[in-house]
Amino acid sequence: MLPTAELHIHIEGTLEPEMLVRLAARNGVKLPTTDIDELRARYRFTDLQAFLDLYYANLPVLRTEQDFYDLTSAYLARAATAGVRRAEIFFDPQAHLRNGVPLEAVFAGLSGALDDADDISADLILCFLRDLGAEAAEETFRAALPFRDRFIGVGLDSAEVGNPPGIFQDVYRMAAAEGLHRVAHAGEEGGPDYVWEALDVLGVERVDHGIRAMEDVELVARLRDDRVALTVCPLSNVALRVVDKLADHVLPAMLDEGLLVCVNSDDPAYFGGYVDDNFAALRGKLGLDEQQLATLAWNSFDACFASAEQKARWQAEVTASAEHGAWLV
Ligand SMILES: Nc1ncnc2[nH]cnc12
Ligand SMILES: [Zn+2]
Repeated sequence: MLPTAELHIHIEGTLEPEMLVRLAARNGVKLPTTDIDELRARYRFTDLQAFLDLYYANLPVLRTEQDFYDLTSAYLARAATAGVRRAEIFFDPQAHLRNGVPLEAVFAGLSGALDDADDISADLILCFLRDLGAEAAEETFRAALPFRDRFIGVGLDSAEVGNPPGIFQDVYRMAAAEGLHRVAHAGEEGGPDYVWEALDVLGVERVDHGIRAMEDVELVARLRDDRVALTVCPLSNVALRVVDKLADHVLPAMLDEGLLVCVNSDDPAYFGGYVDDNFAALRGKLGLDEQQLATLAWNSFDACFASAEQKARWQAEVTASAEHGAWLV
């Protein structure tokens, strides 16, 4: 198994149908069906919005600190089997606040699970829901400041088109002043202009998805020259019909351009697989070779927010795995 970092993972997107049913029963939340196969059959999407509608509809089952703890522990256990050494985990506090869950419960459950995981290094990135606007993001950020030591950065997710990064300039400035890392979803469904804005207006250190950056040669040069990481999610892009099929994905072209790309699962419960499944599909369906797969794993550690010493240790592990031909990802 190739060691890797997972830098684009929404904890709410790890809600498997089995856990959905268990939490609904525990909290007395009514679901349209409790049949696992029927629930899984609904995990098919025409676009990002169709996915988001279901993703948000399922979240009311998360009510207590224990629920957030259980969800996160299950992800970390699964990720460990996928070779994940480091996870930088997104969460959507606004989605839980509007369901009546206090921030205390969200933070306590998430960070409790991280503290108890001894085989994975993990931290949290607080995401703003871009479709709720800039004022709501600022209000959320202020409300989260008492928990400042529980998260290492901010991100931007949810419905992309029509909600450009630039409108979040002020809250990103506030986050920078707090010494937080900054990332944002851009160039998933939105065009290269959204990626430019994320870089130039928000000052992001990493771009989440960013695949549509490939439509703009100047942008590609900028990303390469500044070594800006792009957290690409191949199975997500197919599931949300951002690309028709995996064989059409721009990931090999991104590697050829020398971009700092890595592989991630995004919302694995919904998109057909965890990070190891993404690696396996890249090998089996996209024909990536051993060198390319090792580069992707190595890049993931380059792009992560751990200490330089720790990153170097993981990268040495990737190199050693590569030398031993550990390609059964
Ligand atoms: N792939 C994705 N894009 C935007 N927002 C999201 N929230 C959860 N997954 C997302
Ligand atoms: Zn995402």
